[in-house]
Amino acid sequence: MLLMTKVFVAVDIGASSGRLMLAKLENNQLQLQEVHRFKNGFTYSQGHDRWNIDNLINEILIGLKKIKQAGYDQVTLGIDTWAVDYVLVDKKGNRLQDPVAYRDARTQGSIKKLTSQLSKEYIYKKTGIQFLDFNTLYQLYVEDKNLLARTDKIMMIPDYLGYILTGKAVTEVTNASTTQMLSLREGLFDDHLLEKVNVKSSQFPKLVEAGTILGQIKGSLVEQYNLPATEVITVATHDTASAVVGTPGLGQRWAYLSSGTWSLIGTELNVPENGKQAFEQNYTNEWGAYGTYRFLKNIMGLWIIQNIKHELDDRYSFAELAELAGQEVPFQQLINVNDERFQNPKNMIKELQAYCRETRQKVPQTPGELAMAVYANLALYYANELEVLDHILNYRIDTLNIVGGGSNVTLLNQLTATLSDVDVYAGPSKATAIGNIIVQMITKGEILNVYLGRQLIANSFPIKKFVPQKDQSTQVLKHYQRFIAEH
Ligand SMILES: Nc1ncnc2c1ncn2[C@@H]1O[C@H](COP(=O)(O)OP(=O)(O)OP(=O)(O)O)[C@@H](O)[C@H]1O
Ligand SMILES: C[C@H](O)[C@H](O)[C@@H](O)C(=O)CO
Ligand SMILES: [Mg+2]
Repeated sequence: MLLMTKVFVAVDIGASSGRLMLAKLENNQLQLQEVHRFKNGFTYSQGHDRWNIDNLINEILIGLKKIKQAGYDQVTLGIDTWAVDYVLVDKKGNRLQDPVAYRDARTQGSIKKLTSQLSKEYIYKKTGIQFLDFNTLYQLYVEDKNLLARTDKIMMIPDYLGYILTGKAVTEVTNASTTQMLSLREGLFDDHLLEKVNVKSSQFPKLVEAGTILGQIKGSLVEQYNLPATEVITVATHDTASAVVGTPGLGQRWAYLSSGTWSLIGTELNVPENGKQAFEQNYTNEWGAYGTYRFLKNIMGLWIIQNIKHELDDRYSFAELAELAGQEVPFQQLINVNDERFQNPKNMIKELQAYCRETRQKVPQTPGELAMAVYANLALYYANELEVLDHILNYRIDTLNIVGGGSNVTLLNQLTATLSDVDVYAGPSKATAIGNIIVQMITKGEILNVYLGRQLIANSFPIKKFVPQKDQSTQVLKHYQRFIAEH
């Protein structure tokens, strides 16, 4: 009897785009195929920036239908998305509103308000999670109280999508940790924090680890949309958690940089690091798959490039912008790319130019100058954070694995290697989807563990190495560190 090759489907939805990837294990290599891709983004409606969750559900169904049409009758599937955002569901299982996007202005100033009642030190000791004003904790703090009163369940975005497909509701821990309400010690939502935001722990579906089998897609959906028989597995549903699983982990003391809309730079720990230095540097201990912790820092990332591209009426592809940047001289201006003013400005190009004027620096004008300004300062920020990481962990990181769409930017990879003085391994760009697949394969017994999964990744996908170039950039880094300390 012909052994059926198991087919795995990753639904990976980031802030800027989503995709359904189909994977098979053949000749000890992971074969990956992008079956369906779609744009994602938020729009302003009913007083807030919101995600179009019905559109995401529809795109998933379209992608699954394509898989069935390609002849696959039986698959497993995992869903990962961005963090912190949630859907409010009433007792009948109906959505109370389209989810508010984390970049919405509603949480501005919320950290200050909430931490006047509960100290930052208390919250960080409890949760080990970075202070970002859009964390779920602050979103619930400012949430419509009438809506919360009608809420039976609060579901994180990927859990909600799994619920729509299967009718089963869970709260997967890697994403639950980004709420800044999960207690490191108890491994449960902290009642003291929930009380501050008028929420009860019973309003969250049960907590489950990555790799839990959720259930079959509802027969009614399979029939109505002509879908393959699909078993849904709750993977590491925070996309960054999946990206970390999908990182090849090359190098002795390696760190990762998940480079997409956000740049998430950090390392994988087996115990959380929520001490004084980590608190002062606002590092986070997001939960990872299989009992690990993602000790990392959020950096504004390629969100800035995405906005520049859009504001240039999408006349240039990302690759063309990177090429134009490569024709410019780096470090013409120093920019603290993590400045909150770049989180959701009305016009990113104008915001960048205003910043350079205010700091009396050369103002980037052309697409190449703008892109180089962003890439060069992202690389400087990464290099600075690697030094911070060395200091907190008290050991020297020797290798950086850059994954995600940003790993396609050769200029950025090379600048990062040189400024950080570490070897950079770039790729795979689809690490998030790959990590999603790896957890499914472990759950289904196709591979034993993440360590072997990472070996499979290293053997299956092109990974480029960048070594530090000896030049004068180390002085630039020192100058940059002084600059961002003052700005
Ligand atoms: N060929 C390329 N050349 C230059 N930049 C690229 C290229 N491909 C992707 N990128 C960069 O990668 C970014 C998208 O990365 P990625 O696909 O990992 O993000 P995403 O999954 O869509 O969103 P999120 O980061 O929220 O998960 C783009 O914004 C772009 O800046
Ligand atoms: C808001 C989160 O920090 C953000 O989603 C980031 O963690 C992420 O998931 C990037 O894709
Ligand atoms: Mg992504």
